[in-house]
Amino acid sequence: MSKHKLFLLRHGEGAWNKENRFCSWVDQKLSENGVKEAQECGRLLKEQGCKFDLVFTSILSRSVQTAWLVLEAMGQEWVPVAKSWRLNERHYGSLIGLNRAEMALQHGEEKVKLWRRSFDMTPPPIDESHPYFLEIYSDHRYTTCDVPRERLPRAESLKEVLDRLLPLWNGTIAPEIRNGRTVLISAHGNSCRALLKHLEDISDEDIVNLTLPTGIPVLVELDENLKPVKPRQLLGDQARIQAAIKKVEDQGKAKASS
Ligand SMILES: O=C(O)[C@@H](COP(=O)(O)O)OP(=O)(O)O
Repeated sequence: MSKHKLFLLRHGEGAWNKENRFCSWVDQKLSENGVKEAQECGRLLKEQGCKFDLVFTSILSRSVQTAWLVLEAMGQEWVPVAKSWRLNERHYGSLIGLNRAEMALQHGEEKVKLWRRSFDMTPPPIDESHPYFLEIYSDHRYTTCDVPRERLPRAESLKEVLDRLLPLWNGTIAPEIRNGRTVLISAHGNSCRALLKHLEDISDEDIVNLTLPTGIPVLVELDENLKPVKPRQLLGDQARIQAAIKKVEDQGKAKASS
């Protein structure tokens, strides 16, 4: 029987989602459309009668901004929001800033799909010569993490995302849920995929087929052991959701930029 409701959310569309560039640890704000998506998500959750006790976000603006907009649209601005780098998007290493469609043209669509969706492939690491290295690693936010800056990742597979996310899940989020709190996690495509893999025990092969669209809340109903009691539900208009998933998948199709 369902005992707990957990809501996962990939933030609304960010500026680089729109430009089809790997954004990852670069701190981009929501696009105009992303703001609308987050507000719409809040309205939908309000209509469904959701009441949150606690919200978790990454330390990237697009996930924080999404949480604010959702809570505002729900009239639940007072709900405490906790932030952790452990919910950050997967670190895409040297791919950060590159255009997916151009990468597919250069390296092939299969390779790009492996980089984006496989469980254990780590992209090439970022180094000091990368145009976004300094912007990321000199950012004050990364002095506030529970690991020293030199030990923060330089690239991550989905497996490595799960490894850094689990201490937060096991040590902080899961105990809150067990205590009866209704939690919203406003995070990223791959940090949400990693958590879903863990909760639903999705195999390394099957996780390749899970893609999450922006701004669509995912409801996971859990039993007292935090095991899902039914398939996850992506809330909202199902035809629109399927079209949005396809759009994210198609970002990895080969195309020269115009
Ligand atoms: O880093 C990015 O650009 C996307 C994910 O990219 P894909 O894994 O879909 O290529 O993350 P998000 O928009 O959820 O923060």
